[in-house]
Amino acid sequence: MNRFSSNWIVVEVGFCIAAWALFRSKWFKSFFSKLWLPYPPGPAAKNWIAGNISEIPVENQWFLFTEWSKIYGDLTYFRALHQHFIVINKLEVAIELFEKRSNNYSSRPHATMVDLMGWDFNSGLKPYGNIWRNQRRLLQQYLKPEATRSYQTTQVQKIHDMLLQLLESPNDFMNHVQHSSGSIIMATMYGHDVQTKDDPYTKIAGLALDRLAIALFPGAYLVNTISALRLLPKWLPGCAEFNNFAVETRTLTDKMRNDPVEKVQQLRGTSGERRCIAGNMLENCRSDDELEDIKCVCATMYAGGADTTISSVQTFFYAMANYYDVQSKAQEEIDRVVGRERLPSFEDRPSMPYSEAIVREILRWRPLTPLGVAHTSSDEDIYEGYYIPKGTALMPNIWCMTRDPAKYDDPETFNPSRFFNPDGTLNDDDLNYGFGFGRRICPGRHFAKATVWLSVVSVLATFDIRKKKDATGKDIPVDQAYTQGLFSRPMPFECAITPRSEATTALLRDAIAHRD
Ligand code: HEM
Repeated sequence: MNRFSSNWIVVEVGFCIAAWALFRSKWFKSFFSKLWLPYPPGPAAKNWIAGNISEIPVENQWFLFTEWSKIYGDLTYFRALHQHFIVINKLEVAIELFEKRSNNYSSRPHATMVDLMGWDFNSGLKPYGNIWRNQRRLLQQYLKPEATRSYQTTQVQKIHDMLLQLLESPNDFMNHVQHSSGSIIMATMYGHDVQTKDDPYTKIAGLALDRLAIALFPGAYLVNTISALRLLPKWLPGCAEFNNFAVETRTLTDKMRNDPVEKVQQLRGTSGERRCIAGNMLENCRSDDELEDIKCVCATMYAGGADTTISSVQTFFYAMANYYDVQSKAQEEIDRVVGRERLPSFEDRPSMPYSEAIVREILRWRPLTPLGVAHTSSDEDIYEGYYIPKGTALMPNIWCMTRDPAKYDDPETFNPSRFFNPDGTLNDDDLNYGFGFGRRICPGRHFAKATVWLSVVSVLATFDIRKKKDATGKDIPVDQAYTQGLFSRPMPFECAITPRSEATTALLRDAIAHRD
């Protein structure tokens, strides 16, 4: 072999190694994937710049996405301007991406209005990273199953208060439920006793939450899509409106975060001090940074817990007014396990599978977040031969999953019996996916389920829920509308709520009179 050919061999080998390295490199895979792999199936973009914007309705998007799932399958891709969206229609796919590949799918889409309004304190809206991780750790510490047991006394008391209010003004049940669930979370978080609808803390938090829902509504503010708009002078047409809205909201979010914790600090060591999560956190607080984290985490828990359980308990009233057979079956279980000599307590829960199944069915039948809360991909990815770009917003179509014909026969009927095995035990479908997925799964789920369960059994132990009757004695149908947006909540509706017996009413009054 001469020198010339041996040089060539070196060059060829070097070339092959370089080509192999290039082929294996992230850059090449990314370049190749972008060039050759398709996005998941979805409707063709109507407009080259706007993408599919014109096809996405502002209301009930989950209905359209569920229809699309019949055409496009488990994943549906669409685009709005430069933002890629993927709707996940199948539970197994959501588990694969959000849980098995959670390193990549645990971030949140960024909305500029969230920062401008001061809502960026909320751990639930933070991108995946160390700040979120630290706050999440704190959240979980206080919301894990063992910890939630210590909040049971508050749950029992506030739910008994609700029963008393139902007794006094049954027609106002929507407000009583709202008051009860809101005051459970306020008392648990800050030891604060909510007395009236005009309570300053709940009022401010309610206003701040309403404004968040408005600002996050798709298409509500262009600055969420084109972030650079926030840099334009405020006097320019269109800029004043979103800037003013943001500044006014920031006053509310600052108060929501600071005021209740400052009150807990003031009351420490006085006779007004109450046991609460904020108080426990403050005991271990060593610096201003930690204090700031505590304020953020407490307000995040309040924001996450205030409106959510309310909606599920209101759905329960709606379901009971339509399904008397379910109601009687649950009351039979209550009478058998609890009897008529006392009110239900958390100790009864393991012996009451039917009421547990009612809670699951509430979460399935009318999911609170029909499109979950979107996660974003931190990096590009390939799934089943489809290309998923970095920064894609992925929405779990919980509405579609709760109507999967392979799992749920006759899905529009409220039927808790679907959660039982043939041998009479509860099946494995605990509807946890109604609380989201992976590292972002709702940390308040144990607390929320406990509140909903106790509300269900306490109300059914003491009251019958029926349709109202018209002047001719005929049932007035209860056909319920739900709100739009991230949270789908029942709109006000009517039903007749009457005490089951004088004995249960007396039990209730007695329980309230003799509480510790
Ligand atoms: C029936 C009641 C509730 C339902 C259906 C519900 C549902 C959800 C869902 C779907 C998510 C998004 C999960 C994801 O991104 O995959 C979530 C997140 C969250 N929930 Fe809940 N939730 C409820 C009650 C509560 C309660 C009572 C609390 C607090 C005490 C709470 C605190 C939170 C927080 C802090 C997050 C953000 C988690 C994060 O991004 O790391 N939730 N919830």
